[in-house]
Amino acid sequence: MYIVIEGIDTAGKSTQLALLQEKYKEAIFTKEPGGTPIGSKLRTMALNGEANSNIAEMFLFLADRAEHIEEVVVKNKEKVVISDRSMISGIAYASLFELDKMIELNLLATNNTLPTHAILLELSPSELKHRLSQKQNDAIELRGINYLLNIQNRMKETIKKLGINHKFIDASLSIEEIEKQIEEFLNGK
Ligand SMILES: Nc1ncnc2c1ncn2[C@@H]1O[C@H](COP(=O)(O)OP(=O)(O)O)[C@@H](O)[C@H]1O
Ligand SMILES: Cc1cn([C@H]2C[C@H](O)[C@@H](COP(=O)(O)OP(=O)(O)O)O2)c(=O)[nH]c1=O
Repeated sequence: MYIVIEGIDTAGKSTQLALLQEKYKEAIFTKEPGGTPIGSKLRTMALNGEANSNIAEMFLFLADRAEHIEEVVVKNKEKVVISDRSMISGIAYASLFELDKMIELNLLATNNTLPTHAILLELSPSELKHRLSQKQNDAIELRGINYLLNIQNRMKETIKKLGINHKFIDASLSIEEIEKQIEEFLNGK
């Protein structure tokens, strides 16, 4: 099983991953960007905005993803792998580029490896506004609410276009209710 937790910044991914970690003791928990040794260097470069070129920045994320899929996801395909983000974020956040073009590049980077289960925590505009006001924002989050809502739409479109087995969950539900819905989805209910 290759399970991915998706959602824009502040959707509640880390909160749910911490709960999953308590329940899935045998699973491998990983993340993008930064799930491998090379990936953690690429993550620093990408998130600090070290590349001047937008295209170079997009390729940093793709390089991270290619290494991560090969070294973590495929090498552990007999196990349960649970990842904080995936190609779904990769395609969606690269919003300067056409969706279909990003799908093609990401399928190349992942050698066509798709998540078996994608959970998308979906925020309403008002809840996103509230959550962003509660924290110190990094460079990507500072791009604003409309920017992030557009990314969220691209995430949904990507999941549907790729036909990935998925569950969209309202991120403003209680932490316990979201946890329950994730559990049901993973148990095939
Ligand atoms: N279901 C929820 N309802 C209300 N607040 C939540 C919920 N889940 C998480 N939060 C809060 O929202 C903020 C962002 O959550 P976090 O798990 O860090 O999101 P992400 O990892 O997606 O950026 C945190 O302050 C967290 O405590
Ligand atoms: C995976 C991926 C993430 N991102 C963005 C989303 C996030 O804003 C940021 C890092 O993700 P994340 O590790 O979730 O950030 P944090 O630790 O602050 O919660 O990178 C891209 O722009 N492209 C990508 O391919």
